Amino acid sequence: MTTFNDSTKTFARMYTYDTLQDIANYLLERTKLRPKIAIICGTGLGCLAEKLTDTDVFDYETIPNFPVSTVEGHAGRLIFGYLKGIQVMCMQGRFHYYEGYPLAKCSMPVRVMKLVGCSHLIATNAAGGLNPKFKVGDIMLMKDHINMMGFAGNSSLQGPNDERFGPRFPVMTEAYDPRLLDVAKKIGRDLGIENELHEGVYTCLGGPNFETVAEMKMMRLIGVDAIGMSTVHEIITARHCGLTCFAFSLITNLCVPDYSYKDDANHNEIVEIGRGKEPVLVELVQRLVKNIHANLK
Ligand SMILES: O=P(O)(O)O[C@H]1O[C@H](CO)[C@@H](O)[C@H]1O
Ligand SMILES: Nc1nc2[nH]cnc2c(=O)[nH]1
Repeated sequence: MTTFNDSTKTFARMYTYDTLQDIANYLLERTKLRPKIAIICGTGLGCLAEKLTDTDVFDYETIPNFPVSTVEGHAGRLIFGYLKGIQVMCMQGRFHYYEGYPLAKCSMPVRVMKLVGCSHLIATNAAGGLNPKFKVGDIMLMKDHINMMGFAGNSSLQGPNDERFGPRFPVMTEAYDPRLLDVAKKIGRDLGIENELHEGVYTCLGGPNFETVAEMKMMRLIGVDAIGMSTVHEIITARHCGLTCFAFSLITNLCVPDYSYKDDANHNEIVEIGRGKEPVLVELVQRLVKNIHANLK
């Protein structure tokens, strides 16, 4: 007999296809916008949502069956609006495993995006730079991820599979759209920021603690370039339901695998770094949205 842990069971009962469709309908009945592109704002990156015009704003508390944001730097609002004239929907604040939400609940808004009619997801995050070439304030375009939590048997797709979202065993070899990666690199060159722009591999750890030196050493050995506590399960859920994905990390602190390094990660500084990089991040996302829109079928 199949058994699930309690949180998975609760989730499976709570977020059925019909419940998620109800949430999507609740939103669609209250906004005239029909975006194809969804954006998730990472820690300190809520500035992206502030650029939207003619908005319909939904506080998470007001959306039936939606979780609430509990982390500083995550406003907790779903915003429909126009980014330079193009309709988008934007999560200003995401959900993390360390807040006490199962991964499926953290990723549930991605399925709502799909049911609202989105075909593309842009996910952003704040992350610690492990690759020695990275500096604070650099941007790492996510080329791939290592699903560390998945290695431990924890997945946002755990539990009964509803084929209306996607297959039981989804493929992850092109999780991050190669075309959009190329587009972002070209945007970086056009903006003259190619020296601050990297491609790399991200991993999500459960948090909320930052890493030990030994853990950083291990991550480096297995090919991780940046470490965070989000995004991977969102992308897995998004690919499962057929969204085209693009993601980047803002390097907000360095993960230096050296016991003599004393500049420890600090959440308040992480939030501040995001705010400080607003102009370039907004420009990158705006240009990317324009390109996606121009290529929509
Ligand atoms: O991944 P986002 O939401 O950007 O936030 C990152 O920053 C926070 C730590 O300061 C963690 O929540 C980590 O995941
Ligand atoms: N796990 C982890 N998450 C982060 N988010 C921002 N910086 C970091 C970091 O150094 N480690």
